[in-house]
Amino acid sequence: MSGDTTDRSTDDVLDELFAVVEDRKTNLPEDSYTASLFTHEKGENAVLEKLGEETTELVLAAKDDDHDELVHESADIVYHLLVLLSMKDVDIDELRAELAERR
Ligand SMILES: N=c1c2ncn([C@@H]3O[C@H](COP(=O)(O)OP(=O)(O)OP(=O)(O)O)[C@@H](O)[C@H]3O)c2ncn1[C@@H]1O[C@H](COP(=O)(O)O)[C@@H](O)[C@H]1O
Repeated sequence: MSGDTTDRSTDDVLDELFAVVEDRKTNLPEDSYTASLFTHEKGENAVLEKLGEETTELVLAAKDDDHDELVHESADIVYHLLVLLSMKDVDIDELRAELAERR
């Protein structure tokens, strides 16, 4: 890890990102890519297509054993997944609870 992420847990980062996504959904700033996904003419298909593309890129990165690309594509997927969850009114705590139940 590097930079200012060293003193923040992964959980904090995800919570903060989800809070930003929820804020963009409510306030829809014009210059925000996240907001543009909520208002896209394709509706939820815009984020679903993005998740499909990113997943293909993730698979290719894994097949190529490209460590850095794998991390990059994973982050893209997590971000777009959080947008999808917000779009469908699923709270990140529901995801957390689902994962915790599997332990
Ligand atoms: N985590 C992200 C994030 N990940 C990806 N993206 C955007 O998603 C878009 C598509 O991503 P891609 O990786 O597919 O980019 P691409 O240009 O198609 O290129 P490829 O890598 O696919 O070849 C790009 O415009 C990225 O900037 C993101 N946009 C925003 N965030 C977070 O959302 C917050 C709010 O940002 P705004 O959307 O600007 O309000 C930011 O502070 C970030 O924390």
